[in-house]
Amino acid sequence: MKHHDSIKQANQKMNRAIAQLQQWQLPATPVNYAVGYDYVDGKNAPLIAAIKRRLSRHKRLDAFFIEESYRQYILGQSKFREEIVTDLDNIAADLGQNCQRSCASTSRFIGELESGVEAITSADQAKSARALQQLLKSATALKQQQRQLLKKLKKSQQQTAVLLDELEEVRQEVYLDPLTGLFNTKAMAQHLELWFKEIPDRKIAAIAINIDHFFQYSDNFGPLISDVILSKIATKISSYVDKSGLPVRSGGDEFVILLPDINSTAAKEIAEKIRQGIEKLRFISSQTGTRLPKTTISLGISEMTAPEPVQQVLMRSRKAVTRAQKDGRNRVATAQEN
Ligand SMILES: Nc1nc2c(ncn2[C@@H]2O[C@H](COP(=O)(O)OP(=O)(O)OP(=O)(O)O)[C@@H](O)[C@H]2O)c(=O)[nH]1
Repeated sequence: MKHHDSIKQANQKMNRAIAQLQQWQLPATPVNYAVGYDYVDGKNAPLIAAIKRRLSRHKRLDAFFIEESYRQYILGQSKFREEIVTDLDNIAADLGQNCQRSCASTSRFIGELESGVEAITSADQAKSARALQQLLKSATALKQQQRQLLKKLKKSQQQTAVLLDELEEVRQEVYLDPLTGLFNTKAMAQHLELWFKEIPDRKIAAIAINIDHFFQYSDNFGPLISDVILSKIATKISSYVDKSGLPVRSGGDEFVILLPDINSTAAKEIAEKIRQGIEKLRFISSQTGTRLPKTTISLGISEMTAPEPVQQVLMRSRKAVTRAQKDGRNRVATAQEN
């Protein structure tokens, strides 16, 4: 969001943004500060609504939420993405123009050929020589035009290859969680829509996962170590998902695995394997060489039989996880049927 404040106004907002961050118990990192500033500025309505929604649920504004909000509500459409689209537009326009030119010269040549044949076959030798000369000239011009088109095509091919690489970067920026490399909820929504479009009456199992007492890591070992642990747990979780499934980071210390065409009994078995795998993980601090506390996770199984909004899926999944937590954590629970 662009700001057009005087220095005095900007200073006042800066102080309010810092006070706001303190109230939210967040350090004044550049990303946190940008979100805090936009919040106190009061003009970024979607960002303010998202923050209020979270606070009304008595949830802490954690690193994951702030980063997601920053990307979604402040960065928005990145300039990079706009540039790629403009570049693609230019390539397409350029190719279009060249094709049009080439078509025009081909039809001109065909016209000349038709009228030329008559002149060439006439008894008048001078007339047929002139016609031949003219045809030769046109053929040379056409050849040149085609050569130019080929050159342009080659250049466009190279430019398209570069753009495809850049598009891949944008795809990662849009659909992957930067810390863990897992998919984000945007990708989750996209996959659910696609899967149900492919086979409308299929079943999709969801395994929701929450790290038990993760705040202990963030509070005791700081953001660097806890980020490493979070991303190692994410990698371990995704190692249990084959190509047909989708591992998603759906919140700070929260993940969802979507498994198409898997029933809840099979999903429960997979969840149990993940639980055991995480329980076996051991973390040692590379700074001090000390062993960090054991990590466990609580898991909840639910099932989808029709397309539904991601937030609804997440809410049901979280309820199943809450059951596992209430039953003592480090276990798998199944969502209750309504
Ligand atoms: N390092 C790091 N910590 C994060 C990130 N996102 C969220 N957290 C932390 O994860 C913790 C989640 O806390 P809670 O939601 O209370 O969950 P919990 O501590 O696992 O407690 P239970 O879910 O009840 O077991 C908070 O301390 C957050 O600061 C992140 O991206 N990096």
